[in-house]
Amino acid sequence: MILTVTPNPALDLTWRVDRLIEGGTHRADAGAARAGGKGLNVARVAHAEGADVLAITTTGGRVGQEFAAELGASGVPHALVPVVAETRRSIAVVDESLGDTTIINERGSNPTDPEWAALLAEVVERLPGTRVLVVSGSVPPGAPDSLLPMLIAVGRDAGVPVIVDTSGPALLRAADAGATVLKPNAAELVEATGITDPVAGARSLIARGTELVLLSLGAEGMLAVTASALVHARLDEPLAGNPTGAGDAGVAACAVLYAEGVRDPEQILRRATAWSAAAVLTPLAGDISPRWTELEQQLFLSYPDPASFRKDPS
Ligand SMILES: O=P(O)(O)OC[C@@]1(O)O[C@H](CO)[C@@H](O)[C@@H]1O
Repeated sequence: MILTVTPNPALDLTWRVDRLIEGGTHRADAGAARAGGKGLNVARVAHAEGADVLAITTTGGRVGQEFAAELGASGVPHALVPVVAETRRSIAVVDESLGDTTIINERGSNPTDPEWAALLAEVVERLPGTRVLVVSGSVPPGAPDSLLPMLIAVGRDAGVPVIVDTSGPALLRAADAGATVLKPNAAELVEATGITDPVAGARSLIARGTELVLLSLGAEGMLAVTASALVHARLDEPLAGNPTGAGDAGVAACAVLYAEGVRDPEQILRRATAWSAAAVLTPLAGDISPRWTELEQQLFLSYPDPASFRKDPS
């Protein structure tokens, strides 16, 4: 089973407008409301692709009720830890003409220490039978610094590989706590490590003990870095669509392959890049297009000399 933990879930609200104009008033068809947050998206994609998953997260307040109802209707197996703090919302506005998406993520409210302890206990209870633990997304402001390291430690102590997708100082904490796989994007990697060269930044995480860094590069695809391998995968032409959740689809691919015992970075990179690209073709985060198999065939793989890789990821 793949166990996903989302420390800061969100009710994802998505609207589509013809053209987003800063300061303008827009009319849109009814928006979509979906239980989201990165770990939820990972679970949705893996579940839709036939994997055995369980999504663990918190829910609170009226937004939390809507979140729980939508998640229940989705059919994705889940366990919800009730908290007093209101579940946050994340707003995505898709600009149809430019194919751009603007996102506003509410920061989220911090559950109490006993509520965090209940989340951790839920994870520990579900670890027997778990083949991969995924911890994905931000943590609410004020959350204990020890939260991510504790989640990683319980997984590692149970012999379960842990895939982490987070940002800011939590990324370095995750590496130090023994995360097996990290999946930052280029900006998150620079922000956390202070190193502008993406390969050197990824290698600094490997030096802290991480086995594999999957670095998402947006339209330029994805990079897999291990202590001995460096592989770059991309499509010839970037795809237009909604990139929200593309990274989560890549994490889902990695989790599914890790659960099957696959450790080959190239095989993982191929699937992760194809699922990320296939996510761009669907309107909502948490889905991938069935075209992923075709996209996987079209990927262009290269083995860059680290010294020749571009220095500025922006
Ligand atoms: O604030 P975070 O946790 O970094 O990101 C939250 C979020 O924007 O990420 C997902 C897309 O990756 C959305 O479903 C979700 O609401």
